[in-house]
Amino acid sequence: MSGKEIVLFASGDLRPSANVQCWPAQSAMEEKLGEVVASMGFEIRRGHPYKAEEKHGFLASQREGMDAFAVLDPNVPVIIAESVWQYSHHVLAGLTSHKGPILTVANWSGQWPGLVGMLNLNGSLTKAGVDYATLWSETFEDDYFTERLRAWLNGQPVVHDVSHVSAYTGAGVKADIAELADRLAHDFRRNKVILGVFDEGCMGMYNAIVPDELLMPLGFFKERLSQSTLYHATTQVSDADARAVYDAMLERGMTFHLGTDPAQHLTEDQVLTQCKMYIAAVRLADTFGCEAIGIQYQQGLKDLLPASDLVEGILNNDDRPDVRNAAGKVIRQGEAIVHFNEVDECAGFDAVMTNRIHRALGQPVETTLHDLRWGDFDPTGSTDEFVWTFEISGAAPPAHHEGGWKGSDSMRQPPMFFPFGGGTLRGVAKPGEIVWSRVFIEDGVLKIDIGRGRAIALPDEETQRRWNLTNKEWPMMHGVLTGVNRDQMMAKHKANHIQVAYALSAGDADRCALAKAELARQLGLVVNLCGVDEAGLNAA
Ligand SMILES: C[C@H](O)[C@@H](O)[C@@H](O)C(=O)CO
Repeated sequence: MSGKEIVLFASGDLRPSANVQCWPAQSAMEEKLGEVVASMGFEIRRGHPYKAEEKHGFLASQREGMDAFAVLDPNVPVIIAESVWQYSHHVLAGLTSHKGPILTVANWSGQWPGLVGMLNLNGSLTKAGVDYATLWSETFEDDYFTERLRAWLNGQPVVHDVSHVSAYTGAGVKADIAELADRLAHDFRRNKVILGVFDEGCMGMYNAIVPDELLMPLGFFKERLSQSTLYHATTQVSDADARAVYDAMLERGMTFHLGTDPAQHLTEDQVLTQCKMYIAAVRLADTFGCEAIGIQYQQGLKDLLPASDLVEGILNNDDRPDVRNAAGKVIRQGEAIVHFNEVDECAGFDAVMTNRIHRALGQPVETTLHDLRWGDFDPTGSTDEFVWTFEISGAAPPAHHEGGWKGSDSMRQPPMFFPFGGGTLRGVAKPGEIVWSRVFIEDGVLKIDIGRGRAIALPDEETQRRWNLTNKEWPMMHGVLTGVNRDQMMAKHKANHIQVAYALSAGDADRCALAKAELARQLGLVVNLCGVDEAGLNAA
C-alpha cells in the first residue's frame, strides 16, 4: 500500500431494492470525489467491491462491513462516502477499532438521504467515542470543501467554525421558568415516564439508543415492546373501528391519493390497515402506561404491514380521532400521544420535554423530528436566507401543516422502501416561530443542542422543486435557523434528526427554548445554545 492511498467505504441500506436504485448516485459521487482526491496527489481505492450479481457496491450488512475492515491495514486513512440513507452499523464496528484517520463525506444533494445517512454516522461515531473528521459538498470543487479535504489528506485537522455554540449556564434564569423546570424535573423523577419502544436499534441508528443508565436518573424508563405485539394488536382491531378513524380524517378534510394497484399506489385497504395500527398503538400505549412510543417500523414490520407513517403523524396531534380502550373509555382524548419516529430515543425524551413545556406555557404542543434532508437558497428569490428542507417520512402532525388536517394529504410510500405501501401524513409546515433541538450522547453523557428559527412559506414552485428533488411523498418544513449557517449546522449536529415545535410568537418561542434549556440543565444534561444567547432568551 502506498502512503498516498486512501481507502473508501460506502455503507448502504439493508434493503436490496434501495441499494440497487440508489447505486448510480453513489457511483457518480465516488467518481467525482476520486477525481478531486487524485488532483491533490492521492489515490482512492475501494475497500470492498462492486457486486455485479447484486447490482451495487454498498456494504449491505454489519458482517460484510466487519469483513471488509478485517483485511484492512488499521492505520490507513479511510473515507466513508455517502450519497444514500445508510445503516451506520455496517461500518461502525470496523471504525471502532480503526487507528488511522477517518473522514466522512456526503454530497450536498437531496436526491437520496445521503446527508442524513452521514449525519447519522457522525452521531453514531460521536456516541462511540471514535475520532473522525467530516465534510460535505455539492460539487466537490468549492473552496470550503477542497481546503479542508487537502488538510485532511495531509494529516492536518479539519476545522469548522462552531462559534455559534455557547454553554447554557442557568445563571440568572427567569424565576417563573426556573420554577416550571423544577416542577417538571421533580415530576419526572417522582412519577417517572415510560417510553414505549417497539424494537429499538432501528436501521443501525446506534446514536438513537440511549443507555437505560443515562435515562434512569432523569426518571425515564423504557418499556421494551415488540413489533410482533403491534402486528398482532393491529390484526385484532375491527373493520368498523378502522373505518371510523378513516372517516374522522376525511371529515377533518384530509386527502388520500388512492389508486388501484397496491404495488404502486396507495389503496383504501392499506389506509384502513394503517387506521387499525393507529388504534392498536394507542391501546398499547394505554395498556403499558407509555407517555410516548416509538415504532421502529421498517425492518420486520415493512414485511407484514403498510408503513406506520400515517399512524405516527396522527399520534403526534392533539386533535386526533378518538380511540376507546376495552372498558369503552376514550384514551387521552384530545391529547397527542408523542411518537418518536424510527425509535430515536433521544428524540423521544426531547419530545416529552417539549410536550410538557409547551402545554404548561400555553403553546402548541405538537412536535416532531425531521431529517436534515438538504437545503438551498430559493432560486425564485423570495428570500435571501438559506432554507433547510427538513423532511421526514413519518410523525409530522397535521397541526404543523399549513391548513392543518385540510392541508394534509397522504401518498403511498415508495415501493423500494415499503413493499406493502401505506400512506404518509404529508403537508408543508406553516410559517411560524420554532424551537429546534437535538439530544445526543458524547463522552458518555447526554447533551442537548437548542436553537431558534422559523418555518417560512416559499412560493409553490419552490416547494414543488424541493419535493421533486427529495421525496415528494413526505412532509416538509422550510426551515430558517437563527444565527447558524449551513456549514455550522452540519459541523455541529450529531444526528440525522432535528426536533421542532412551534410557539405562538418569537417571544413565546424564546421562553420555550429557555424552559427546555433550564429543564435539561436541571436534569443534568450538558446544554448548548446554538445561534442564540442566554441573555437574549432571558430578555424575552
Ligand atoms: C426511508 C428512509 O430509510 C428513511 O427512513 C431515512 O431517510 C430516514 O428518515 C432516516 O432518518
